Amino acid sequence: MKINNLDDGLALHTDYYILNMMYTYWKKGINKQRAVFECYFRHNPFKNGYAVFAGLQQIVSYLQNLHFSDSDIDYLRANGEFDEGFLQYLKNITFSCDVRSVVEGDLVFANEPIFQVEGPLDQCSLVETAVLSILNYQILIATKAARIKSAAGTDTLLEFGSRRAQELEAGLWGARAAYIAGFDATSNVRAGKLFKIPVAGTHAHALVQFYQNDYDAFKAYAQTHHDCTFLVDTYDTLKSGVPSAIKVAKEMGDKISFQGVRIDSGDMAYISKRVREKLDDAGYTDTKIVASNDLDETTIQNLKMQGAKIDTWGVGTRLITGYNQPALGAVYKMVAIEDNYGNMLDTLKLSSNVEKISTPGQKQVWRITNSKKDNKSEGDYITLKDEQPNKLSQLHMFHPQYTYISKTITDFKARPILQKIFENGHLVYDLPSLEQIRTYCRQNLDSLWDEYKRDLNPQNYPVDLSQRLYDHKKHYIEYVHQWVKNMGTVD
Ligand SMILES: Nc1ncnc2c1ncn2[C@@H]1O[C@H](COP(=O)(O)OP(=O)(O)OP(=O)(O)O)[C@@H](O)[C@H]1O
Ligand SMILES: O=P(O)(O)OC[C@H]1O[C@H](OP(=O)(O)OP(=O)(O)O)[C@H](O)[C@@H]1O
Ligand SMILES: O=C(O)c1cccnc1
Repeated sequence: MKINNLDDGLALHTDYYILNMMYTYWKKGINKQRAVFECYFRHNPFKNGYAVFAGLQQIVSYLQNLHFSDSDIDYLRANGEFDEGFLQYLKNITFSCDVRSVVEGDLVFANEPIFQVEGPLDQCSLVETAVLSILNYQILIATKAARIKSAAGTDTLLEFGSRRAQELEAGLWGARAAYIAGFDATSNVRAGKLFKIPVAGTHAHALVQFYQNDYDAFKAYAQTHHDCTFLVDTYDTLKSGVPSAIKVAKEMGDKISFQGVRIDSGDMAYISKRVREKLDDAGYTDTKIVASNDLDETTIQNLKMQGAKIDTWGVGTRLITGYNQPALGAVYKMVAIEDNYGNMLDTLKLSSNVEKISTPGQKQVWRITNSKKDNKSEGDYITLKDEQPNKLSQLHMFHPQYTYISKTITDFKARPILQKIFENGHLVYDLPSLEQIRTYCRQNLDSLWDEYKRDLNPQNYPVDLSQRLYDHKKHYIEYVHQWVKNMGTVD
């Protein structure tokens, strides 16, 4: 899609302060020094016990196409801040970083690295905004979808959000994130085409409003479609909508498959029960009841508790917008930088808020599963990148703040969850199919104890630091405190 007839490269989809820094790096000749940045979020979204990782496919496509287009360079030239040498340098940048990431469909937790970029300082910086934007949205929606799936159980879930999404692309990638986390189909036809997500749809009130009565509208629909789900609530669900749907189904006989009726308003517990009775009485015991109208995990759970006879849930606004939590808040922080002699030095961001103190150094996250307990996850164990907890016979895990909360486990497996995606700018990871990602997500959820999965006040899943990483962090904090105290005179 061209905007104002310009070749819109995605390289400018960055915050201006990043270009300001890249300019300084280039002018000072430090732009090619290696750096490592890591992305993480500080709280699981929706007060959930876990989050579902999504967004890697879009990031891969972004990084593979990353370049400054001619019109990008013209725009920056006209802006006047940067000199010509820098502009020519930008024009010739090709992405050459290493990227490690959690893969889609895996579970992630607050305060652990989920995405790492290592390479020239300026390139690591350039991608921050886009990477965060993609992860912040897709992880949020995939997690919301997982919560909704947990409420719906084995009922069918349809994603109806595109019309309410805060942008076209949000509707598209949100539909994909929802599918990863267990939705069965989407109404977004483009998502069907691009990602092979099953597409489903009924019809809108407009059809009934055009004919100005349910019967004529359903009859017209039935004469033009084989599979029919009629929207029955335009005038009066029980007195007109459902009787008209049944009448049309009887008249059309085998010419159609009367698959369902959709209810989009009113007390859906009461109405669905009455609708079920009417359908059953007419012999349509297999015909499904679809519900929509500002649904989410809470309403679905509540409707089920009330014994609502709903088979299929259409969920839009409250899924695709994140609704009760519109931002995940993932951040992207420098954890290591090359010095002038080619050594990698770990870096730290201090804060008076303990939670905001970053953990220095490049890391790996290990998912620890217990072979004695159905391979359920015991917690995540963050190490420095050269540690190999999978080679240990026992593992001591302790809370990173309340260190007296600890456990030692013996029969365990340690799986590294950060995988190599790009090496020197080349994709080295085979992107799985969406179906594989969806199955993988289900398997990961199955390996999590129910205590972490309940939607209300879940137990805190342990995200621990290895002893070495813990000591390293403590040492760095003391070092930086000392440095600050001596106002920069400590070596
Ligand atoms: N039995 C129920 N228990 C709990 N929530 C319900 C029940 N029935 C419907 N809801 C939910 O209540 C919310 C508000 O429904 P409300 O009745 O205001 O809308 P409505 O009937 O669709 O109104 P309108 O006709 O203006 O669209 C919706 O989110 C809907 O999903
Ligand atoms: O409620 P949501 O979870 O967001 O699901 C999507 C909504 O979009 C449609 O309504 P809309 O009023 O846009 O169109 P309509 O004329 O078909 O009712 C549909 O009937 C749902 O109510
Ligand atoms: O197919 C439907 O019923 C549908 C699609 C999008 C939004 N609301 C409903």
